This record gives sequence, structure tokens and C-alpha cells, in this order.
Amino acid sequence: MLYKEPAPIKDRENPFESMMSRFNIAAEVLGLDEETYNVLKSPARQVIVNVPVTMDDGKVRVFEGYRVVHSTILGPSKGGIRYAPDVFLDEVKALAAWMTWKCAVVDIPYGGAKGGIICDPYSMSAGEIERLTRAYTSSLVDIFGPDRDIPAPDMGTGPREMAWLMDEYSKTKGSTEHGVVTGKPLVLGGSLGRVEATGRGVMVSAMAAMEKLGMDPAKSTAAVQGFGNVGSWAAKLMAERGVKILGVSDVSGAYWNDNGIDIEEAIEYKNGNNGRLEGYKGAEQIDPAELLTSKVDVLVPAAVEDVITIHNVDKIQARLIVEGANGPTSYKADNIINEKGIMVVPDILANSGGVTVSYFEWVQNRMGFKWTLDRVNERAERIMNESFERVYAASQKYNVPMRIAAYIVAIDKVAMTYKYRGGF
Ligand SMILES: NC(=O)C1=CN([C@@H]2O[C@H](COP(=O)(O)OP(=O)(O)OC[C@H]3O[C@@H](n4cnc5c(N)ncnc54)[C@H](OP(=O)(O)O)[C@@H]3O)[C@@H](O)[C@H]2O)C=CC1
Ligand SMILES: O=C(O)CCC(=O)C(=O)O
Repeated sequence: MLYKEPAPIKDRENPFESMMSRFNIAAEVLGLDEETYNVLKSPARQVIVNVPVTMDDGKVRVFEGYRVVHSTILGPSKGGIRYAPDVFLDEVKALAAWMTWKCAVVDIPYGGAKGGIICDPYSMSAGEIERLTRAYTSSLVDIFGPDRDIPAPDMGTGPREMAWLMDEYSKTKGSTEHGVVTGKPLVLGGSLGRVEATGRGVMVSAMAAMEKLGMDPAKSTAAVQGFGNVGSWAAKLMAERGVKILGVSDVSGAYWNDNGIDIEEAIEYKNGNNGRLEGYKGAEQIDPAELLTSKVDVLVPAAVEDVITIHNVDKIQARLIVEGANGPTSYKADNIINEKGIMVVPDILANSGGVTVSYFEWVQNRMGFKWTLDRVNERAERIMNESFERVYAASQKYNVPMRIAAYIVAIDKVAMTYKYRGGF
């Protein structure tokens, strides 16, 4: 059974509005002045490119792509590139702003950006994706740069695309520029631990939240939506900590096992099955919509935006939601979540392990020196735990949910930096 096609854009909630509604609440709590408010909410740069690509049949197709730089107040802008058929400008604007807040929450010296190309990577050959990636890179060569704007993987992209991006950029500049992109293959200056970093961070924040809630991981159950980079690693690492993963899903459907899914086996199956869980025999297939409202202790949405909405929030049974994806919860569902007493570890905290290790990769590239996996994991885990505690303390201090607390921590830092720098 296939998931429903994404709703047409006019029927979908606008992710930028979703971001702004939380930003407005946090800005009010902080008493942000009007000038700073206007600076912080406005994306610094929004670029739309149309790149011609020769397809395998010899015909030329034009692809629309975006790069939005939300802010460079804290440092060079940082954020992934998404390849998806339904990506749109307001989504990329929201994702870029979330990167600004995310980097501020974990206290790394980056601003926020995001990119996207309207395309369906699953229906394209490797050659077509390579030509598209190179064309997109060369059209944005004046935006990107190791000290300006540093892309990374997001949905539909990974180390392979980052390698092409680095190579194309380096050719244009006439020198090898490892630090222009993170999430690269190891041989090209990638960091140990980056592939699993986002899922690992999700696991670390889940453990921190469970401790606050007095939940024992070994007696807890979870469901994970999305079984790509973030979802599969989060599921695997949570299972290693004793959490029983009862349900997982990808575009092909949702899969459930009352006794717990063998995550290693499911990953192996997916890898050997053209990247899809379809036909997986270690669990029974259920209605994908039921996965989110199933009887589990922890829910990890790790796929797309706006999956927890006013239409299903009433039925959610989990005590804890850990947002692996960016923007999985509609702002309209926030109040009901709070009334139900569900703790949410928000995206800008829960999935920040990825950009944290991207930062380590960039630091290693600048040093020309490689860190061990233990060093990467130990430092990332420390940053995740410290950030969790910072956000938790703000939620207690201002008596607000964790999501608003995370925005408060982030906006406060960016606003203070803006004041000190001045002259914008
Ligand atoms: N990669 C990273 O480091 C980071 C990613 N994120 C966020 O995490 C989320 C997932 O990204 P990532 O794991 O990298 O992306 P991937 O492309 O690796 O995986 C996405 C997963 O979501 C599934 N999926 C897509 N659409 C749907 C849908 N409508 N319903 C259910 N499942 C769906 C895909 O299914 P299938 O496998 O069948 O295609 C896939 O399993 C995104 O929101 C991204 O922005 C956040 C921080 C960092
Ligand atoms: O690793 C990075 O630089 C950014 C990852 C990303 O796009 C995200 O955190 O949403």
C-alpha cells in the first residue's frame, strides 16, 4: 500500500507561518524590540535558480531550485539541500529559519540556510542527478563558500551529492575546497559519525527527555515515521538502548510488530530492496495514519512536515514526541499537545546532532586533521545534553513548553549577537 500523494500545496499548511507563529510567541516572552524582531524574522537572501539539465534521453529539462539564507548573524550560513517533487519556496524559507534557531540552540557559530530542487530523485538516473547537482552548484557558486554558506544533506540527498557539489565548486575556484560542504564521503574529508549523527542526536534527546519523565527505556515502546537517514538511525540507536520499536514506516507503508521490530534486519532488508521497506516480512502492514496514533510511549516523526495536525492530534497516545524531522508538527496542534501533557522535544533541538557533527566536519577540514569516532560522538553527545538542559531550564523559568523554550534560547542568542555586532 502506498502513502497518499502529498496534498496539493494550496491545502498544506505553510511551514513559514508555522515557524513564525512559534517565533512570535517566543519574541513576546522575550520582549524583543521591533527592530530586532524585523531583522530576525526576515530571510537575508532568497535565490531562485532555473537550471537546464540534459536528461538520458537527450532532451533538456529545466529544474527550479532554491537557496535561502535566513541569517548570517552568528556566522556563515549552514543548512542542507532537499531534492523532492513538492519542495516550495516558503518551505525552504522555514527550513532556513529553523537552521538559524537550531545552530543557536546548540551554540555553534553558524547562521541558517536551506536549499531545495523540485525533482523526483527516485525517477532519475545517477547521471541525471549528478548533472543536476553540478548545474545547481555552478548557478550558486557566488552564494556558497567555506566562509559564506555551507550546504549539507537533507531529504533526498546524501554523501554522493555532497561529493559532486564539492567537486563542482572546487573546479570553479581552481582549488580543492573541502570545507564548502559537509556530509561528504569520508575519503573526501567527511567526518566519522556524520551519517548517523542526526539519528544519534534524536536518541540522545529521547533518553534525556525520558529521564525527566521518569520513563525507563527498557520498559518503553516507540514508533518511528520515516526510515531514511534520520529515522533508521534513530530507531537502531534507541533499540540499542532497550526501547522496543513497535512500528516503522517509509513511503511504501507502515509496519508493526507487537514484539518489537528487529531494526538491524529491517535496515538490511530495505538496503537490499531498492531502498524500500515494501514486502518486509518481519512485521505486519498497517494503515500509515495509524502509526502516529498507535499505543506507544515515544513517537519519533522523522520524515516530512505537518504530519501531526489538528486532524490526528486528539488521537495521539504517546507521552513523548521527539521530532527527528523538521517541522513535523503543525502549529495549530500545539495547544492540544500541551493540554494533553505530551512532552515534545522540538525539531530545532532534537535533530540538531546532524548540524553539530557537520560543524565538527568543517572544523576538521579547516584543521586538515581527522578526529576519531569516539571523539566526535563524545563531543556531540555532550553538546546535545547541554543544549537539552539549557532548553529544559528555559521551559521551567518561563513556564512554557519545550518548543517555545527552544525558540527563546535561540532568539535570545541571535538577538544578543545582533546587538553586539550592530551596524547591519
Ligand atoms: N539528514 C540529516 O542530517 C537531517 C535531516 N533532518 C530532517 O529529517 C527528515 C528526514 O530526513 P532524512 O532522513 O535525511 O531524509 P531521507 O530522504 O534519508 O529519508 C526520508 C524518509 O522519510 C520517508 N518519507 C518520505 N515521505 C514520507 C511520507 N509522506 N510519509 C512517510 N514517510 C515518508 C522516506 O521514505 P522512502 O525511504 O520510502 O523514500 C524516507 O524513509 C527531514 O525532515 C529532514 O529535514 C533534520 C536534520 C538533519
Ligand atoms: O548538517 C547540516 O549542516 C545541516 C543539516 C540540516 O539540513 C538540518 O539540520 O536540517
